[in-house]
Amino acid sequence: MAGQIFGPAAMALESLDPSQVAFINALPKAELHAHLNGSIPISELQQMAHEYSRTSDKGPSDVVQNGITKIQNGVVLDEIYDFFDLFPAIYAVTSNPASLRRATRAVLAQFLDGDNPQCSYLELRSTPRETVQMSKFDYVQTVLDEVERYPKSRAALIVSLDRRMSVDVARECVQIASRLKAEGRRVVGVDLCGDPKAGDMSLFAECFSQAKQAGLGVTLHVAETLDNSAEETLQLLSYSPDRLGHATFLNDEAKSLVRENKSCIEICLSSNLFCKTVTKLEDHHIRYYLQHDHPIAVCTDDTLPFRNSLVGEYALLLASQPLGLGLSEAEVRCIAEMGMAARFGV
Ligand SMILES: CNc1ncnc2c1ncn2[C@@H]1O[C@H](COP(=O)(O)O)[C@@H](O)[C@H]1O
Repeated sequence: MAGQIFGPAAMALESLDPSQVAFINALPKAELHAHLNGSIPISELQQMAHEYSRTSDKGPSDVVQNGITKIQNGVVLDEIYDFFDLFPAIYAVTSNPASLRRATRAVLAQFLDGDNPQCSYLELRSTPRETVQMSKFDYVQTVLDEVERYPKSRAALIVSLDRRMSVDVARECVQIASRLKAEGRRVVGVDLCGDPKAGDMSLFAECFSQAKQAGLGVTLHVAETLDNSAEETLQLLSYSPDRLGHATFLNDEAKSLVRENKSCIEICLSSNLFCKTVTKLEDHHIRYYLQHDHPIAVCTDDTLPFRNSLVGEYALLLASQPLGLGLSEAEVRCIAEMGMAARFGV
């Protein structure tokens, strides 16, 4: 179901022979790090933008048109901070329950539908957003209604907290996640994401402890850039996260803590290359975790701007160097199993 892919993942996939592609397709794989609004298929987003321009009282919006054109032409980032400028255009077209439902349905289909689905299980994450037409609670319910069209063994939701949120808003998001979980809805965890430079992460401590008390899994984007201080990283690790997003720039102290706690690292190879937080595949921190037999989960992050797919990310593991990491099929199978073992939802 995934559309055409480009970039390093596409090159790695093209280099594989048909039996290797069949091997990846047949592996049970979990996608544990996919941001909803960063994973909308481009064809769906274009149609939604077209309808938005047609029906919006303000007429065609330059922000939307320019943003979608930029994504369509292939995003080139000078640095990770440019990445966050892509979202105002996407958010403009997913700002009411109907368009959010449509986007969510397309994202779920992209990962889970078809004869050769990208993954067996998807833990989709999204940040509750309040707009003129919906409250944060409506937002989460709308996404959940779509997630729950699939069986429990296939799809679940993680509620993201954005580093740019005030503590009050972050607390409200955790309350929404906890309440829905208590009502038996399929919210399985909370995430911390957003601009890596934003916010004071010492203020979020209570949010993660409340989430844990409610029985939710906790995953945190941590040390995604060199600008994330060692103090901040240690602070985030002190919240005892179950999983970590990226964990690209950990110092020795943080690495030994992470290894002690056995927190699974969500690895997003294409994303790190596009955002230039990793220069080349052979320098990627995945190697460190593989050498130390540490749990990892290979994930896509944002298939819309990065134009990748989960099968493409697995191709980066299997393809010979320099296009891939040159791992054996047994090693790739073991990575897929680690991803399945790190699911919050089962
Ligand atoms: C590249 N690595 C990343 N690092 C940090 N945050 C990221 C991210 N990729 C995506 N997001 C976060 O996810 C939001 C979009 O999905 P939702 O609106 O939540 O569905 C972005 O606004 C950003 O806050």
